[in-house]
Amino acid sequence: MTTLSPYDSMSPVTRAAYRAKAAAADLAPLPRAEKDDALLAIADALEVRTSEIVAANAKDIARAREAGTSETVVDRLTLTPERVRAIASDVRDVVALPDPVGEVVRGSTLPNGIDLRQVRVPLGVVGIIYEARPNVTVDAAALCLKSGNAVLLRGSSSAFESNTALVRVLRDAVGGAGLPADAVQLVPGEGRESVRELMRARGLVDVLIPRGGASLIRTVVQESTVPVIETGTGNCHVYVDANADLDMAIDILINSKAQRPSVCNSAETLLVHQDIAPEFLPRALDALAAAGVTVHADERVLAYAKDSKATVVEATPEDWETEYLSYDIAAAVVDSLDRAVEHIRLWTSGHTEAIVTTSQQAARRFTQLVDSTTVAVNASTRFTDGGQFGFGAEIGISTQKLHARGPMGLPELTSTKYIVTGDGHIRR
Ligand SMILES: NC(=O)C1=CN([C@@H]2O[C@H](COP(=O)(O)OP(=O)(O)OC[C@H]3O[C@@H](n4cnc5c(N)ncnc54)[C@H](OP(=O)(O)O)[C@@H]3O)[C@@H](O)[C@H]2O)C=CC1
Ligand SMILES: N[C@@H](CCC(=O)OP(=O)(O)O)C(=O)O
Repeated sequence: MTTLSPYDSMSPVTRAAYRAKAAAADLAPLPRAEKDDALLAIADALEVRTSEIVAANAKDIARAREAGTSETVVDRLTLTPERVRAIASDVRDVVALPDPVGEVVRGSTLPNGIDLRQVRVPLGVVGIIYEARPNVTVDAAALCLKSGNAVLLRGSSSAFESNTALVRVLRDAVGGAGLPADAVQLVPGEGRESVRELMRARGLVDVLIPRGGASLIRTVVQESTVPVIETGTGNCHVYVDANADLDMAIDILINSKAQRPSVCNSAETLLVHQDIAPEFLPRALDALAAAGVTVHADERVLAYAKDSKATVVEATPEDWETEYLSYDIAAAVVDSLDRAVEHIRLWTSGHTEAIVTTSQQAARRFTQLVDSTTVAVNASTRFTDGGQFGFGAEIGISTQKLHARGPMGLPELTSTKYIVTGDGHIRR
């Protein structure tokens, strides 16, 4: 008689989720040193096995190019030896961070003598569905391991080869360090059915993080029975106030738009106060032209475009809500700071907005009125990033308000529980 394992009748995704749950239980009580050792082993292995990773990535890139994928998407997908080294370095940054597990968030002795502590605990099994950026595979795994969570990674099908190679390296390193390799798993299957199965794995997967475009987020928010932390698209704005340092405003605009246009924290709309427009816009249009940016201009910006070298097209209403992720920017002149805020509140995806101003009063009003995860004053929108914020990396940038908002690092991958310690106390 053959004995059936309970796993035999399960789908590959459910089986992976069960294994993750078992691994999460093993990880939860681990001391920091054991988790850090595994992370260091990961960083070393990434460096030692760079050529294997880059070779797998080359297959994804070739497939993407064959399919006519845009160069911005190919850029997101690309791994070079230098990028792999940067990813390994991010992992070492995570090692250097404190372990959030066990941190006492709140503690007191109640009048009856009971000792009450609220302590951080891992979430358990974290499922992440994410875009064609293979670095996210490692960032997510590193953050989850350090915070005592098992992770189910469902990367983009266009990064399948890269992710398969990366997860092989990660699992070898984790297993080699004596931790359960199933703490890091690629969700089996290349199709969207695996996403649907993850969304139905309530009780096995503790939280699902969709990290990608609007269609993904909508699908997961509407259909998941597993609790979701929503990340969001980045329709980010740069507002140049009446009192702005023009050189600073140009630098911030160009950095926000053109440093890496394919990422969610790059700027998509420029708003300029009417009082500074005559001085600022001619310079801004030339600078945008030099950076290769096409400007989708409202009629007031168009008036300044005649003598500039800029490529300018007339904006349509869709431009205000478009996340180009390319060398394009929408631009409008506004009558006042309050009109800029109104425009932002109407069209933003709630990710990141920046103001350039020398007025403290304007900066205060802007930061109070704008309702986005991050409001930058005299700084580029590109700073909304877990690495830049000192979180080591990020598992995503939450654009919702519950549990976490903005770049999510280690504490955001924990929940809490109360430890009630008495001395034979009973409630009367
Ligand atoms: N706020 C944040 O933290 C972040 C936001 N973003 C945003 O993500 C977008 C870019 O991501 P993009 O490359 O377009 O990624 P996509 O949204 O196209 O894809 C991301 C992942 O979701 C899957 N997916 C997409 N749509 C669905 C769906 N309807 N049902 C089930 N699964 C789905 C994809 O699978 P498959 O590959 O198989 O199609 C892929 O694994 C930008 O808008 C960017 O701003 C990106 C990263 C971080
Ligand atoms: N972490 C990013 C920003 C967030 C992000 O990952 O966005 P995306 O490139 O759209 O997947 C960065 O600035 O590098």
